[in-house]
Amino acid sequence: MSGQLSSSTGMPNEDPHPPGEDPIEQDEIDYVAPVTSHSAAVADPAAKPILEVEDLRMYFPVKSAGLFRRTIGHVQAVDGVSFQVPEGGSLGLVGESGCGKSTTGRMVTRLYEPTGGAIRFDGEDIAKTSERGLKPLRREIQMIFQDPYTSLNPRHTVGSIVGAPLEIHKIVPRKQVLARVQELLEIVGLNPEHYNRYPHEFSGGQRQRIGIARALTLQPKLLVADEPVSALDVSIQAQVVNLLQDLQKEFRIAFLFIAHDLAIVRHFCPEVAVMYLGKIVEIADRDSLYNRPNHPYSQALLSAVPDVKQAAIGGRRERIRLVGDVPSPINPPSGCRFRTRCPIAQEICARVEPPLLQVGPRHKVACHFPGQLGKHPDKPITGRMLGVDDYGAPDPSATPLTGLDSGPGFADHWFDIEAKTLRQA
Ligand SMILES: Nc1ncnc2c1ncn2[C@@H]1O[C@H](COP(=O)(O)OP(=O)(O)OP(=O)(O)O)[C@@H](O)[C@H]1O
Repeated sequence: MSGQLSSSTGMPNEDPHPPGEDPIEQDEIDYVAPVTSHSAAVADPAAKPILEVEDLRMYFPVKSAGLFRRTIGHVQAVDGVSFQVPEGGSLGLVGESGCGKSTTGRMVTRLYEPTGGAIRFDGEDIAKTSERGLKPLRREIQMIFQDPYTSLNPRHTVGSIVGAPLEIHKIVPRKQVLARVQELLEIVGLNPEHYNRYPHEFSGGQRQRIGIARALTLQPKLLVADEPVSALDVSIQAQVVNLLQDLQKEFRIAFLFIAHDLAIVRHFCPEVAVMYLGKIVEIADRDSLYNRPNHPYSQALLSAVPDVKQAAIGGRRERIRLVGDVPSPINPPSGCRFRTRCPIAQEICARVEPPLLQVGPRHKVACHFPGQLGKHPDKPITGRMLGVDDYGAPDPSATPLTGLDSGPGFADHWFDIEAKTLRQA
């Protein structure tokens, strides 16, 4: 690895640290080259998927109180999610708190064993792989956690935090561990001489860099970044995002980038999936999702971005206020899970679950009435393909189409909403 990990991805001007802390002095880390400006990441159309998730489900059991703790229900945290992450590319996963983003990330890293579905990594389904079988995989898929204050063991030095995976996986002879740790610290823009310091001696941004160095130790092919910058001061978020972008380019690491900040996701991810109550409601390339969202939930989410960030995602939008709370994932609404808060819901939405229908070359949406804001159709476009009438009742004259939920990835044909016909690429 040492031959390959000789990066110039250092970071300057480290972040302001939280009050009361005693982070390492500014000038001590200023030895690295300044960050260049970073343009938004672009997709490589030729890249094969390194990760393919299909119909992934995680149902957490809910137990009764008392001595005999029986299972009395399930939290349907993730319920039938499919997507792909290309080699060296990134997919963003967005949605409100509790929609199942972290659970999805934890299944992909196999911190959780999924209730059902497939997780194909480099072509191999790892959804049910045993703990023993997972060991080689742990090198390939790593996670960056949200909170740099709790994800690092305060009693261990940075050297042992970053070096531990090298020893556990016997990547380098023991004598070379320190040199490798220092190399990794340098790559993430920290002073390599600080390997013997403790996490509390660093600021929030610096700690997140330590977490990133630890994740890089085993040269992963895929990083699951779960809100990697949301705990950081706004002024340093961009620095850490730039660092991740540099690392991605230099080492061709793929990212599943989980965040609620739509502006950051837009910058980092050429493709984005929007989750609501355990399901993907819309998944699309950046341009389609941010400029032409078709699902009322995506439209509401995008409209709720604070003004200062609107410029980053395409200018000012009319704020759409959703009524009510997110329903419980223990007993989600019938049909479309978003219907209880949806401004355009009709009878069919309560009766029939909308398929995640492909409506563009790289655009899928799960709505009976998909369309740009203000242009939603009056009648459901999905009825006949699902074998039901406009109200969701079975319609013997309609022939249901099969294979509507097309699984991960995109097909070369799609349903053109305006022309109401299938179109070929
Ligand atoms: N270990 C668990 N046991 C039971 N329920 C869980 C568990 N972990 C998560 N949940 C529930 O699953 C649902 C999805 O949670 P998850 O943390 O994946 O959402 P999220 O979108 O990542 O939200 P956040 O951004 O707040 O972390 C929530 O209702 C949550 O309460």
